[in-house]
This record gives sequence, structure tokens and C-alpha cells, in this order.
Amino acid sequence: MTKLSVNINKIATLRNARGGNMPNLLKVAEDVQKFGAQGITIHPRPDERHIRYKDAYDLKPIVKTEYNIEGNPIDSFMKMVLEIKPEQVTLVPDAVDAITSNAGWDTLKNKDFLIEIISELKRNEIRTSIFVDPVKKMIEGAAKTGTDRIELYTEEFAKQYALSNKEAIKPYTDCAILANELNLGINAGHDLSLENIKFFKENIPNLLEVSIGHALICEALYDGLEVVISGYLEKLG
Ligand SMILES: CC(=O)[C@@H](O)[C@H](O)COP(=O)(O)O
Ligand SMILES: NCC(=O)COP(=O)(O)O
Repeated sequence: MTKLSVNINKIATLRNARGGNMPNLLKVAEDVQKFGAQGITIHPRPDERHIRYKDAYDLKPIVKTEYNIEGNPIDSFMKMVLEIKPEQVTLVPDAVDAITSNAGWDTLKNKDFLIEIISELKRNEIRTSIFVDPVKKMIEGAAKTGTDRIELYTEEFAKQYALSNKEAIKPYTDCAILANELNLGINAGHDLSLENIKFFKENIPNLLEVSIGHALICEALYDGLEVVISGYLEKLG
């Protein structure tokens, strides 16, 4: 089974546009779970332009499924996740001013740093995942960091799929086979959508979890969160 974790960053973006509490992020998180999503993902950024650190704390008692917090493990991020203790922390090597995530870890160059951060998270009984490009030597490097899982960075797949280039799945499938051999759990995310998710899932052996935000919220503008979430669950089932 592949779990659907809904990234609610965009709900916070909309709320922040007017400075009030509409839409209510906590209510949306409750409803998303009620509609069947098996997790909630947030990716707070240092400028707090969407999810704020306070939201991350407020969400803790609301998330009854799996709480996944993503981000660059700068000091303020680590302090926060060690206090909140979500089920999973996904490490992403974002630049401070990145518009969105745009690269996976170089797991070779950052090996010692990742080992240190991952050990600290695991000492606190938090499952770890690290965001990686579909490049075999980066998967091999990931296995040496001690991480529980990898998150395959799927932007390039999504871009090529939209151009009908289905061959673009190959590096993802190859890396997934390797990750399975190395006993790494496999998550995936970035630009996954109702259009491309079924094909992606069918080609990734043992895909444990996808985190989806941007497309899912855009799709929900037309069809509503409940219908869209059940659409994903059907395709992931
Ligand atoms: C790691 C990843 O792909 C997502 O977390 C994405 O970066 C969401 O962040 P934004 O909502 O800031 O684009
Ligand atoms: N980890 C990926 C994520 O949380 C959502 O990415 P996107 O669907 O907003 O591109």
C-alpha cells in the first residue's frame, strides 16, 4: 500500500494572503484526514511565507495519522522537530531563498553531516527520509547515512510525463530497485498529480508514501478536497 500524505503548505499560503485565519489550516488538516489521507506533510521555510513554525506545533495534536515535517536541518528547524517529534522528518537541502525545492542531497559530499543529523533524529525515535534525485550513486550514498527512507524528487518525471515522455520513469524505477536492495524505504514527491500518479506508482516497486500538495490543492479548486483525495486513494490502492 502507498500512503497519501497531503502537503498543506498551499492552504497556509492562501490564509497568509489576508492575515486572518481563512482558510483555517487546522480544520483543513482535520478534514483531509477525515477524507482518507493517511498523512499530513508540511514544509516550513525560514521566511515562514506559508507554514509558520507556530503552525507546526499547533498541528501536532490535530494530526492523528502520520505527521511528516520537511525542511533543511538548520538549527531552528532541528530545535522545532526535536520538540514536536513527528513520525517522520524529511531532510531537504533547500537554499534559504528557494521558491520551492529544486534539488536532492548530494549524499556523497554531505555524508558526515547527514549521518550526524540522522543519528540525532533517530535517537529521538523519529523516522528519517532524505530528498534525493534519481541517481544511483546518490541512492548508494543515502544508504551509508543511516536514513530509514529516501524521498525520490519527482519534478523531472512530472515534467516529462506531461510531454508524453514515459521513458522518463526509467531512472526512478532503477533507483527504486536499488533502494529496495539496500533496504531503504521509498517515498516520493514534487509535482505528482492525479494525471501522473497511477503511472508513477505502477513503476515504482514498494512505494511506501507520496506527499502531494501543489497539484492536489489546484485540483481541489474544481472538484473539492474530498473528491480529489478519494481520486488519489483509488489510484494508489
Ligand atoms: C520537498 C518537496 O518537494 C516539497 O516539500 C515542496 O518543496 C513543497 O514546498 P513548497 O510548498 O514551498 O513549494
Ligand atoms: N515532498 C513533496 C511535497 O510535500 C509536495 O510537493 P508538491 O506536490 O507541492 O510539488
